Amino acid sequence: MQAGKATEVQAAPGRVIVKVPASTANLGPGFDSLGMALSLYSWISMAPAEKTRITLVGDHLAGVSEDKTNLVYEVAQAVFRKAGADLPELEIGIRSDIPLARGLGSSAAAIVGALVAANALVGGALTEDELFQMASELEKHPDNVGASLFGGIVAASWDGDRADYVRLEPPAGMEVLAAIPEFELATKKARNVLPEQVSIKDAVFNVTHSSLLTAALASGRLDLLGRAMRDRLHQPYRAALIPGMEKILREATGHGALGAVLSGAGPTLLLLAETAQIADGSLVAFVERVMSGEGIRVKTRWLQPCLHGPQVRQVAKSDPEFKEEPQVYLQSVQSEVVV
Ligand SMILES: Nc1ncnc2c1ncn2[C@@H]1O[C@H](COP(=O)(O)OP(=O)(O)OP(=O)(O)O)[C@@H](O)[C@H]1O
Ligand SMILES: N[C@@H](CCO)C(=O)O
Repeated sequence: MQAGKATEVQAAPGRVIVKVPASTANLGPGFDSLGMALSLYSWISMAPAEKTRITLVGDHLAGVSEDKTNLVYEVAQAVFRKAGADLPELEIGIRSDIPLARGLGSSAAAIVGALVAANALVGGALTEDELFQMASELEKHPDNVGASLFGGIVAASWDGDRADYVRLEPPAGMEVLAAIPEFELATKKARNVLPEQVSIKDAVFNVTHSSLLTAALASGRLDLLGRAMRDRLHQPYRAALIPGMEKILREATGHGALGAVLSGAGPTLLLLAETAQIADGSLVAFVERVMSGEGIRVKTRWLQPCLHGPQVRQVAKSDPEFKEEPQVYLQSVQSEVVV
């Protein structure tokens, strides 16, 4: 169907609620390529309306716009254009447990959630591949959107025209300690500190380590993560923006981590560990000690790889459970964060 063709697709009356996982990008050397979905979520509820209304629920959406410039609204309209549907007015509710601009893929989750919700409203007119192409084009990095869309671990590429991916099942027993600094770091700022060119030596270092890491993750070789997660393309340059990062990445394995990386564009740091480390407590104590020594307040959260992509619930208008207010759905959803 061509973009711009009017109202061939009818919206199903009722509301769609989509739960979408956060993501971590890069996993160290896989810059703009490797991503993993995490057990931290955003929820988007969407329904056709007479007049657009955007409701934000929770503490993590400060500053997000509540008019038609909202990312979720804009992405939904892109889906309708491509599907040949005409739904200019929407009732949108957004709740997010994913802090903004911390390297946990909040914008990718918003994009993926909006794509999937809007597509469900028009009866699944677009294929999963079309949604992935649109998501990669919008976010520009397929690692975050791929992980949020497919769950698990993705190895992805985007050449500016087409995105491709392979999904991997995360190794069993791998836990993720997220150390989330209180300050925000916009992806744009964290990309601006990267050099225009790198040496062939550093490029080879990353290609070899990224390949090793992908194979290690695919085959459950957790023993290799510490060495395979090293990176020379982005982390050394971004370290100046995140006090304490260099020491934590260098010393984490000495405190029981399998490996440690900057999450996406930062400032969150991720320490991968085996399940026994959760009860041990020394990894959390190490991270908190280093960050407080730098005067940085940090929240630590144990998360798991999330094995699934978006989960969609549709409530028809005729359903006795149907409610006009989106908050009703978003306030009752259960957070699955393991603190
Ligand atoms: N639910 C949402 N609704 C609308 N806009 C959102 C939503 N979530 C995120 N955004 C937009 O995305 C911006 C954050 O994007 P940015 O790429 O800087 O960080 P991130 O996606 O959290 O981290 P990273 O890409 O490094 O993992 C927010 O400041 C906001 O403008
Ligand atoms: N791969 C991207 C993720 C941020 O969206 C980066 O590190 O800049």
